[in-house]
Amino acid sequence: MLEVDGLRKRYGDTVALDGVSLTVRSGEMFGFVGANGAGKTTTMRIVMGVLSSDGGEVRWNGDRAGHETRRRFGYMPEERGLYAKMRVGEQIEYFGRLGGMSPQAAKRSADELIERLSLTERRGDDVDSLSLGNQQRVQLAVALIHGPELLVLDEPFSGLDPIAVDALAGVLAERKAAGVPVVFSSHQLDLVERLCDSVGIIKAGRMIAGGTVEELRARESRKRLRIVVTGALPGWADRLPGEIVAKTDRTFGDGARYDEVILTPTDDQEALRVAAQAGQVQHFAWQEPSLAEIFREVVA
Ligand SMILES: Nc1ncnc2c1ncn2[C@@H]1O[C@H](COP(=O)(O)OP(=O)(O)OP(=O)(O)O)[C@@H](O)[C@H]1O
Repeated sequence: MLEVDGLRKRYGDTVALDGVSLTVRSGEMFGFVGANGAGKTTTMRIVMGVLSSDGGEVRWNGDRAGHETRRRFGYMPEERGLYAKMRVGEQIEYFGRLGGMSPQAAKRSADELIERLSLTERRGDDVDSLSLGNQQRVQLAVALIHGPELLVLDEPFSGLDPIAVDALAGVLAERKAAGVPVVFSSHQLDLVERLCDSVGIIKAGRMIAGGTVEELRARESRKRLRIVVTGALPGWADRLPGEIVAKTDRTFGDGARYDEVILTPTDDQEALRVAAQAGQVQHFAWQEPSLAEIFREVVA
């Protein structure tokens, strides 16, 4: 289990982290989200020991994490950090050796990852001749080669095509199923929602919300109604009680109208009466907010 407890970090006058805490258990995938500059990379660097904190602690299975412990972690840094002129296969094996593997074990593990990440045809190429997406696959292989006990990945999905996203998601799900805690940062909130067991939202160096997506949804104060009405006269929606979050209307060739409204109602029964008086109600149901909507609400 990874425990990050009250991390503090300043860069000169900038307070980057102001008491960041989070916990990721065995077999849990944790999505770390926040606006640009919120403190995700700084937190991950401190977890990995590539940056020191000004306060707080990183614990692994209850003990303060030191250098030896961190050698058993796998890391995909934001700045990537591959050797541009080294061949793909050699590079992955090399990092396996750095992680303490024998040459044979490193080769075996590299073969498996190269196959798994569809890099077979690129094995003999220099890294700097690869597309960015393929370099990212190599970087992931480097993070995984030594069978890490914890995975910390800084925006691993950025810039990947949908097939590569699925391949990466599959590899992470496997590691998670094997009991490895996985932490990754991302701005792709649909992916975080799809993949993560728990989510932490950071804003200006503080964790402002956390839990499962379901728990975050339950905290969301303003419930939304999706209402679809056909055949209503223009302007009917102005009579709905509450705030209109989104509105679409269409008028077809024969003059028939279609209106869709997302409403945070002050009185749902009154909203139903207004809709029914206005036209034919085709849809009237509570709508679950997406993680992206929760995020906007929480960081606002
Ligand atoms: N080396 C540095 N020197 C000075 N300030 C820094 C340095 N690295 C980060 N910061 C500042 O610390 C804060 C947190 O930055 P950090 O990179 O951790 O955010 P982030 O959440 O990873 O952002 P992004 O989503 O843009 O990657 C920001 O205000 C940033 O400008």
